[in-house]
Amino acid sequence: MPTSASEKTDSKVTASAGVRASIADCKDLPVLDLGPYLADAPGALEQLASDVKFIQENLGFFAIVNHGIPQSLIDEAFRQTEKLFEIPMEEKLKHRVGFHHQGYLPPKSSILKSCAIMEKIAVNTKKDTNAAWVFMRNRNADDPKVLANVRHRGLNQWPDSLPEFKKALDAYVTAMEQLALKLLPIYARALGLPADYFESMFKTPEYYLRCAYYHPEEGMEEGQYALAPHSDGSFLTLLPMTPVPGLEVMTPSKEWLKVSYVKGALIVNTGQVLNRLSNDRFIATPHRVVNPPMKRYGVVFFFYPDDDANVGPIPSCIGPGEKAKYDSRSFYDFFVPYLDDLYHYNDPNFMKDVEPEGVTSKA
Ligand SMILES: O=C(O)CCC(=O)C(=O)O
Ligand SMILES: [Fe+2]
Repeated sequence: MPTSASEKTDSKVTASAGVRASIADCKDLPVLDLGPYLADAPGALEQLASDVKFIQENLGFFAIVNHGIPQSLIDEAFRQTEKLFEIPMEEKLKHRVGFHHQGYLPPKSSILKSCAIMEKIAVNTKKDTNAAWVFMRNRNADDPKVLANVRHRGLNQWPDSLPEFKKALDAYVTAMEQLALKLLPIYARALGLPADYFESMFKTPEYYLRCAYYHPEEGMEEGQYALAPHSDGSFLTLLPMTPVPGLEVMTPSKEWLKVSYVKGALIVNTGQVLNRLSNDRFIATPHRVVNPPMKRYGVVFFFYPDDDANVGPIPSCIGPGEKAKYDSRSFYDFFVPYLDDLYHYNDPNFMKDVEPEGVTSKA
């Protein structure tokens, strides 16, 4: 992997014609081939960096192929996720999220209601229909953050009756983390930084795995979604494609692009961490999941920096005459309020209204 800090930071390579055409059309996500880069081919890093820069400044979403994650690992993660939601509700509710956002989230038990991006998108007013089971980076019982009961840094809750689940998903997140680390030089170069710029921020990176189940809901109401419009909080998100439609991405002209399936591809998108670091140069694109025509599953990997990494704008990303649009703060101090802005299950008034439906629902 070429990560030399001495590499020139003022790349003259321009975005490829295919990427430009795809962004101009906005009918499908641009598809980037990672093969040459992962094989260390000369020039591959600079070309990808130019393509990613162009995409991130416009659409903020793309697909990657030849990414090196074995399809068997992805298939198994989907298979186990399907089984996860077949577990009886009684057992799932024993593992419900609470103080830590680590565990089961019943359907209609919350609503992704992001005040931060509300003005940019249609306001959602109804409870999201998806169910999810969420995991943070695995920690041991003697981890100082576990011992100190640091919020969202507790022990993951694993389904007791599905022992193969942990094994499969551990292998999956390990592979995803390795791939995400390999993508960092591309983002650094895309921002005109030395290729190794992000290394010091990702020594023990955090991640968040969201295993999701979107059931086809019969009584869908106006303003209701399987997953309401939101932008991710991540540095970047990796999402294996599923043939079942539902994901829609907001285009620069504020239309919803329906993502079509590319076999074996992973979707990559920017979240708010990279949006902050780049002082808004790289957009954290709103997206949503609409009611699917059949059962739909997601195994979503959100990649974050170290808890203590500064997620304020990088000085060289603040253009001449511009101001920093975000404050300097640690990733952790960004993350906790980000989740509280999105999830409202700790709000007793909100839960009073949704509890009966959430508990009796079929998911
Ligand atoms: O399931 C999907 O296709 C998208 C999921 C998503 O946007 C998320 O989990 O943040
Ligand atoms: Fe998302």
